[in-house]
Amino acid sequence: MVDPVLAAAKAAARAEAMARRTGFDPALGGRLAAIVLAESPPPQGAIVSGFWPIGDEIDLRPLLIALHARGHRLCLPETVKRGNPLIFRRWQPGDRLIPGRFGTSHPDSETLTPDFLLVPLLAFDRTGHRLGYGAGYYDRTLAALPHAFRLGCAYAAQEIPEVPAGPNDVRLHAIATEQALIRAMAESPRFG
Ligand SMILES: Nc1nc2c(c(=O)[nH]1)N(C=O)[C@@H](CNc1ccc(C(=O)N[C@@H](CCC(=O)O)C(=O)O)cc1)CN2
Ligand SMILES: Nc1ncnc2c1ncn2[C@@H]1O[C@H](COP(=O)(O)OP(=O)(O)OP(=O)(O)O)[C@@H](O)[C@H]1O
Repeated sequence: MVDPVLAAAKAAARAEAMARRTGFDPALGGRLAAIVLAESPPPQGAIVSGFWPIGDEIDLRPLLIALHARGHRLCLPETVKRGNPLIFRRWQPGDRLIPGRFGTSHPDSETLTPDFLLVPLLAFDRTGHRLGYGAGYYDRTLAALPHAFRLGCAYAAQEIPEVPAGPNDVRLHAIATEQALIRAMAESPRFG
């Protein structure tokens, strides 16, 4: 069921967030990596999903390289047909990517199920609500992985006072930026 009032509020917030998310320094991904490793590192052995930056997203590659060096298995999402949860394919630094839908890139390898997800977003708020591109991919994916840890990754400037949210929106446990780790949910999985 689509609530037209909520959909319109999200569309407006999305347009504003897209306009604001330009001109940041992608190198701030190094700061984000240091903050995640210090304040919310994935537990040993966790399978971690990342994302390959598109548009003006913060660059997670410094974090992915560090997690690989710590022995984590890593994976990246493949953008499947609209209406379905994402699938994740194993990746390690240096692996080749192939082009996918909407300008995304993904590995061409075995699938893995992550238990710690680094989640892209256009805007977030302090309660852990996030706004994505509007296809619902991450909401569907996170709903299917209720025991996984959900860490939003973004520039600090992507915070807004209140993301319009409805019943399908899955809250993030925490958000990492180049400035701080923001803990959004008290009741988190055993790690984080
Ligand atoms: N890096 C990254 N990978 C990701 C996501 C993401 O947000 N970031 N996704 C999160 O769900 C999924 C891809 N979802 C997407 C859904 C819609 C559009 C989209 O409509 N893009 C517009 C252009 C937007 C722009 O100008 O930046 C288009 O192609 O017309 C893009 C990605 C999986 N992989
Ligand atoms: N778990 C779900 N089951 C069914 N439909 C869903 C689910 N989650 C989201 N949707 C639908 O997907 C559409 C897009 O949702 P929404 O606007 O919240 O996307 P988003 O969070 O911005 O995008 P994304 O999650 O891809 O980053 C809406 O029509 C929504 O009702």
